[in-house]
Amino acid sequence: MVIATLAPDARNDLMIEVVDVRKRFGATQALSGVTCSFSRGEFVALLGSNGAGKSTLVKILDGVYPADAGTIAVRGGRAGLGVVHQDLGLVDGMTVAENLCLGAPRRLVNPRAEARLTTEALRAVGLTSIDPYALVSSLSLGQRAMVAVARTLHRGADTVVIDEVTAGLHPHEARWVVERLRVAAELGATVLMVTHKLDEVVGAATRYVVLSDGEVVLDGDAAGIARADLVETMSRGRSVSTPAPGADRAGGSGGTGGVVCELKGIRAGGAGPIDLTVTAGRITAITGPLGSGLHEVAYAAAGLLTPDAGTVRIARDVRRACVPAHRESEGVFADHTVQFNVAVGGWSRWRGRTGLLRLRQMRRDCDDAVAALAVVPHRLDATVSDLSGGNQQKTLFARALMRRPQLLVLCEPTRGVDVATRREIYAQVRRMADSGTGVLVASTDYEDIVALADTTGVLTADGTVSEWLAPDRLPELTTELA
Ligand SMILES: Nc1ncnc2c1ncn2[C@@H]1O[C@H](COP(=O)(O)OP(=O)(O)OP(=O)(O)O)[C@@H](O)[C@H]1O
Repeated sequence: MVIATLAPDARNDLMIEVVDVRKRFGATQALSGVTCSFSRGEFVALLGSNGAGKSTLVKILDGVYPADAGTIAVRGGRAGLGVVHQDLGLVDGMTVAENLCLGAPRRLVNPRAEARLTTEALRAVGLTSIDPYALVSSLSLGQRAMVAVARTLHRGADTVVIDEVTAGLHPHEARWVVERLRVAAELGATVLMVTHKLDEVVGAATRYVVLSDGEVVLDGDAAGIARADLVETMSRGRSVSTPAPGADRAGGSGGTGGVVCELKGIRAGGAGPIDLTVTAGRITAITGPLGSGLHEVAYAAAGLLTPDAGTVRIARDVRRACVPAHRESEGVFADHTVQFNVAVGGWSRWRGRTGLLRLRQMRRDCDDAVAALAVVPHRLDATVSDLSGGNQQKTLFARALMRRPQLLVLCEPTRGVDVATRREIYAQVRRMADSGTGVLVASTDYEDIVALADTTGVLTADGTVSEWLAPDRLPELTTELA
C-alpha cells in the first residue's frame, strides 16, 4: 500500500484519512483495522499502552512498513506528512539555518536567504527567540526538538507526527515544547503527538486518540474526556499494586541499613567529582540533563564502568543488578526469547543441589515477572526484537529484579513504559528497598525521582552534586531547574 493523495473533492480541512489499516507481524496482529482522520489545526495526542500499535501506525504513516490492508490518503501526498523521531536527526555542528535548509539546492539559497527562511520557519512553530546562526549544539534539548519540527514543516509537510520526543526532557522544557506545538497547530499545522506522559498533553491537545490491541478504542474532543478516564481506557482496567507515585514514601524505608556501595570522588562521563552512598533499604537518586554523566556514575556503582577517577567500595558479597540506560545497545539480547532475557544472569537462583537448573521453576518465575508487568505478548518464547519498545524495557527491569540484588542500579527505569507499568515499576522498586535492597536510580525523568527517591543529588552544570535533597524538597526541582 502506498500513501495516496487526498481526492480533490475531500473536505476542505481534512489532512489525513486512515481507513481500516491492518498490519500483522507473524502471530501478532499489530493493527486490526484502524480508522481515523485528522484535520487542519488539530493537536492530537496519540496514546495507548505498550504494544497498543502506536509505533506501527507511525511507521506505516512514515512509509517504513507497508500496511497489509486499508488505505491512507494525505493532503499533498507523502510529502504532506513528516515524522520527528526521538533522535531528531539534526546535525549538532551546523547552525539552525543550515539544518533547516539541509537538502535544499544550494544554488537557490544564500546564507542571508537561509536566515530569512529559517526565521519564517521558526515563527511557524511560535519560535521567535532562536538565532538562525546559532549552532544546534548550543540549544537546549527542547529547542532542538522544535527546530526539528520547524524543519519538517519547512520541507513542505502540513502534518507532523512527534514520536516521544519529550522523553528525557525536564518537565518545564517538555511543557515548553508542547506549548510551541499547540501554537504550531493554531497557526495551521496538524500535530500528532505520541507520548506516555499524559500530563504533558492534558490541557494542550485538542483531541485524544487511544489505541488498544491495534484498534482505536477512544477518539474524542479533549475537552470532553477526563484524565482519569484516559488512564482507565489506556490501562484497560489493569490493576496495579501501587499507590500514586511518592504517596507512601513517608512510611517507607528509613535508611537504617548498612552501606552497600560507596563512591568517593568519582569522575565519569564528564560528571564529578561525586561522593555518593547507597545504603540497604534506601533509594538514592541522581538526576540531571541527558549527557551530564549521571548514567556513567551509576554504571561505576554497578561495576559496568571503570571511573576516570575516584574509588568505588562495594560491601562484601553484594549481588548487583543494573537496568542500563540504553536498552537497544546495552540491554536486551534482541534475538533471544523473553524467557532468556529475563532469566539470563540469574541462573544461580534456579540451580538445584545437584547443580541442574530447575527449569519448571525458572519458567514459572519468569512468567510471574512478565505477568506482573503485563508484557505484551504474554509469551515467554516471543523473540525480544519483536516486542514494542516499552515491552522490551519491561523485560530488562524484570531481569534486574530476578537476580534478587542487594544493590539495584536503575538507569532510566521507566523509559517508554505506559502509565500502569510505570506505577507497577515504582511499586516493585519500593518493595525491593523495603526488603533491604540498596537502590541507586539515575534518571532524567523527574517523575521517577519524585516517585522513588529517599534522597536526590542534582547534577549541576559543572558535573557535581552541590546538595542532596530530601523528598519534601523535591518540588524545588521543577522550579530550580527551569
Ligand atoms: N517488527 C515486528 N515484528 C514482530 N512484532 C512486532 C514488530 N513490531 C511490532 N510488533 C508487535 O506489534 C504490536 C504493536 O507494537 P508497537 O511497537 O506498534 O506498539 P506501541 O504502541 O508503539 O508500544 P510502545 O508504547 O511500547 O512503544 C506489539 O505486540 C509488538 O510486539
